[in-house]
Amino acid sequence: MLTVRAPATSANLGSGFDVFGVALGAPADVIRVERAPETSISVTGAGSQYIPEDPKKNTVGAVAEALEAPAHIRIDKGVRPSSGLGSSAASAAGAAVALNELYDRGYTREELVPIAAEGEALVSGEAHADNVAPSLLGGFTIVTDHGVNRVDASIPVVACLPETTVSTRDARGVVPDRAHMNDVVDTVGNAATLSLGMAKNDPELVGNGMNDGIVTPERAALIRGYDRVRDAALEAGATGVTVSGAGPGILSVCHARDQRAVASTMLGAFDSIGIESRAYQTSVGGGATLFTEDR
Ligand SMILES: Nc1ncnc2c1ncn2[C@@H]1O[C@H](COP(=O)(O)OP(=O)(O)O)[C@@H](O)[C@H]1O
Ligand SMILES: N[C@@H](CCOP(=O)(O)O)C(=O)O
Repeated sequence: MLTVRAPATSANLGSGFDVFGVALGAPADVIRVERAPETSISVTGAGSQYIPEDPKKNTVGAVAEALEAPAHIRIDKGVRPSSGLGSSAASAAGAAVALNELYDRGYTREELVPIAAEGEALVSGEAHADNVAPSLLGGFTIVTDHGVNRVDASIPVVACLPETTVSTRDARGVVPDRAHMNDVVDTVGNAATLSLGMAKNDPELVGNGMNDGIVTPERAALIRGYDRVRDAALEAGATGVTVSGAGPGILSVCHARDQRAVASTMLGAFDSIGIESRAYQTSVGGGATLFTEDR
């Protein structure tokens, strides 16, 4: 049996829609695989009651098919589905690493990105790779038609997850078809600033570069309490706040000294409108880890 821990991720970071992503130190899915004549899946853990065990409907089934690697796959969910924290992607990335090893397929982590993205196509309608890339590779990732670039970073973040859900498929439906040139220019400038901030490990530059006036306002409107939570986090010292992935998770970037205050103020803001939430005080972290081998 092989076991892989695959981290949650936060995609977009505001200015990098479908391009930027970061691996989070926590939470994570744990995937265990054993060779089998046909693929079967069992799911336990956070939100497992909402996740299909049918290989044709689960992201790990799509990965097993793409790798021609049938297995019994056990998923222990640390990342709740429909969270905006790359839940479906964490499972797909973990399965890709585990099955690649189990069947000695020999793919590099970079080569596993499009394979794991097949799982995303199954659940969100498009093979966007901005969650699977950081879950596989760790750090800050930039996914374009030219492939994946990455840099290590250890920026402190707070990922605040309300009890509500937003499906990525639905949230892709509100992405505008067109944008004003002014907004495009602002967003390009912000994306460049954010990338530089990641390379320099600078939470001010990263936070300043998260603003986006094109996709984020449409997504934020789907999250009850978004403006209140964002304003509270900024007041508590966050350098930038945005929708995590497709939401409803909200991501704040901050200095380590402000992390505790940012987390408690975000929880308090959701609580003030009667929404329970939980906050992960973590930082940009490493990619999927293969930590047990017993074949
Ligand atoms: N292994 C999996 N882990 C989580 N969700 C999965 C998995 N396989 C299929 N799904 C389905 O994918 C959807 C969640 O994915 P998505 O909306 O992208 O959420 P998230 O933002 O958390 O990734 C749910 O409908 C869920 O049932
Ligand atoms: N770029 C995608 C990212 C979706 O992330 P998720 O964590 O909500 O699955 C999008 O914004 O649609």
